[in-house]
This record gives sequence, structure tokens and C-alpha cells, in this order.
Amino acid sequence: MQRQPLVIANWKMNGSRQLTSQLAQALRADTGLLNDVTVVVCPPAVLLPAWQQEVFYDDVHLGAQDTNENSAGAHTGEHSLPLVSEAGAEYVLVGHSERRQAYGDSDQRVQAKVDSILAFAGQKLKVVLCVGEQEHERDSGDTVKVIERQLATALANVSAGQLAHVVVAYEPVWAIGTGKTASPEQAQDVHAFIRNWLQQQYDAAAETVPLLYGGSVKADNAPALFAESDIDGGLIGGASLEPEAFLAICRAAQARRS
Ligand SMILES: O=C[C@H](O)COP(=O)(O)O
Repeated sequence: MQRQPLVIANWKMNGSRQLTSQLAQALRADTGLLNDVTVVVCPPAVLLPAWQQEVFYDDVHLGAQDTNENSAGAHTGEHSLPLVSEAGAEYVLVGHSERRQAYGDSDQRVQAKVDSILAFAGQKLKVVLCVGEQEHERDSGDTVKVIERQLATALANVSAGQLAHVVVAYEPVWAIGTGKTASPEQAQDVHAFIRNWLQQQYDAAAETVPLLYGGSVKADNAPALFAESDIDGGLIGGASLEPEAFLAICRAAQARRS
């Protein structure tokens, strides 16, 4: 099955209004690219309104880096689904390793967030579920066990019908921001495992789920990663802050269509 390539920029706690204009202009200058590749930008939440002004043609899609599982209330510093949705987000990252490791996002909390996003306003938001093993878990041969646990918990309440609103991003923790990319073969092995696991749980619905690779993706390694059969695109951190590099990565994803 041909899935539309998908590339997501995760700016993390970086970026500015100026970079918003620069990246939006660079992306919009290549209209063919945006027809072939779904491009999503997840800036810090305070920059979503600036991005909303830049993408009035809906050619670039917006996402939030995280949300709280509650719809409102006394949660100082947090952002709710109604707030990020009103600010233009169509996608929400959930379970990024930086949230899991530094901000208390356990498997159970990730599950609660997934459930709240899919229940929100008639399923208008898409979940980008991040999974990945730490270096010591890979070294001890536990990669698949960790990924399976993360998938099984996060998707425990997700039906086959809801799967159309789910993207899975495989991000080996040891490859994030380190310059140590998984080899295309290592990444493809885990993506194939994820695809098979989804097929066992959801049958044919699993075929529609985009599987992204994240972890030190750059312009030079993207073509080989995106040439793998189960790597439908990428979740890009550092390189998404450099318009030329990010465009080159998007073009590497576009090549999947030829
Ligand atoms: O969300 C993005 C990932 O954490 C990858 O970050 P990176 O491209 O800087 O390694």
C-alpha cells in the first residue's frame, strides 16, 4: 500500500518568530513538495499563532509537542487539547522520550494522553505516538520487548476505527540529538516489527498507519533511511531548525513516491 510520506519538524524548545517566517517561506516556495509530502511543524506552543498566520493556505500542517490529558483546570504551565487545537494544531506528539525521561510521562500517562486526544472533538486530532529503546536496552537485546510494551500500553484502548488517526514514530533514545543514527537496516527491522504488531492487533487497518523514524536524521542520511519499505518519513529535531536541511529531508521523503 502506498502511504503519503510524512515529515514532522519537532522544534523542541527552540525557534523564533523569525525562523517561523523563514521556514514557512522556504516550504511554500516548493509547491510540488507540499503536494507529495505531508509536512507538519511542531513549534513551541507559544509560536503556534505565528505559524497559523504563515500557513493560511493550509499547505503546512501544525502540531503540538505535548498536551495535558485534562481538558482544563489548575495545571500551571500545561497546554490543553482545546487550547492547542484552537491555535491550529492538527497533530499532537505523545510519549516523546524527553517527556518520558524528564517530565514523568509513564506508559500509563501516555495511554491517558492518547485516549484523550482520540476522544477530543470527534477525532479531529492525530496522535504521533513516540516509542523507542534506550541504549542499554538495545545492548541487552530488549529493543523489541520495550517497543511492544510501549505500543501495547499506549494503544490499549484504541480501536481499529481510530487507528486512522494514529502515527507511530520510532525514536531510539540513543540516537536522539547525538549524531548516532540507527542504520537503515536497524531502523527497518524495528519498523517491520511495529507494522507486524499493528497487523496482529488491527488486521488491515494497520496498513494505513504512517511509521516515522526519528533520531539524528540529516540531509545526508535521510535518503537511505526513507528508501526502506516501512519507513514512511521522519520526526526531525535539530535539522528542522535549518530550513535548507529540513527541505532536503522532505525532498528525500518525496522520493518515496517515485
Ligand atoms: O523529535 C525529534 C527527535 O527527538 C529527533 O531529534 P534529533 O533529530 O535532534 O535527533
